[in-house]
Amino acid sequence: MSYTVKEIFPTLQGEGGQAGRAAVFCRFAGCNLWSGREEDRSGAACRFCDTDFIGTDGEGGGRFADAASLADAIAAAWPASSRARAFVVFTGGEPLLQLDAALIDAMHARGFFIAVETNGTVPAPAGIDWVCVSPKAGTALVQESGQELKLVFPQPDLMPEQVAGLAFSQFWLQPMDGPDRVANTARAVEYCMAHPQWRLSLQTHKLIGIP
Ligand SMILES: C[S@@+](CC[C@H](N)C(=O)[O-])C[C@H]1O[C@@H](n2cnc3c(N)ncnc32)[C@H](O)[C@@H]1O
Ligand SMILES: Nc1nc2[nH]cc(C(=O)O)c2c(=O)[nH]1
Ligand code: SF4
Ligand SMILES: [Mg+2]
Repeated sequence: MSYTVKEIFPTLQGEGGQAGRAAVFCRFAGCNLWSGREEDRSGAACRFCDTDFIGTDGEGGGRFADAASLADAIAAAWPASSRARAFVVFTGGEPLLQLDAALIDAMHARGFFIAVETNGTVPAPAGIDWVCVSPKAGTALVQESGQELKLVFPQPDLMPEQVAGLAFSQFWLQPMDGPDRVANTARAVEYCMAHPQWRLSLQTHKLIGIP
């Protein structure tokens, strides 16, 4: 199948349990919870998104005809001279609308450890090494297991207690960015201190001004 990609870029993973690790990000275009257009935001299922995922006009973006051509483009963006610890993060938009077995196999064949950032409304295909699910209030969660659950906080209709029993190895609270970021961060700190199952995930790339 073909893939529609907004951008491909090297950076450090900024969030969650792999924060600080060198990575290539592959951001797929499109999401099932928001069109990405500002005029649709207030009526969308997910209203706090911090990301432009429309189109293919970003760094390294485009349409890729098959898994091998996309995997080659991702591998070419890996910043180190060796493929040791090579790491790709598939995100979006919603990456599980496009990430499939052929692309997973093609990245593994090129020596990559594969992570995905998903909203959890689409089941993850087998073979992903690190599944990060970030559930959204009011949506049907179908991917209920993985390596990390990263809840953007606060979402009044999705409290941490509602997802604390799911089958994840790590539980992270990530303060919602936007006009209330400072207050949201204080609340997240307070929640983590009172509920030690949860750890604080800061969006460290934003703090230091890298993509
Ligand atoms: C842009 S999303 C793309 C992946 C997928 N659609 C998802 O929602 O998990 C990447 C990550 O950013 C988080 N995120 C989006 N908007 C945010 C915001 N305003 N503040 C904090 N985290 C946010 C998401 O919850 C997710 O963990
Ligand atoms: N550095 C960096 N880390 C990230 N972790 C998750 C991101 C995302 O947008 O999915 C992201 C991102 O956009 N940049
Ligand atoms: S599900 Fe993810 S990509 Fe889609 S609108 Fe929400 S945060 Fe953005
Ligand atoms: Mg981001």
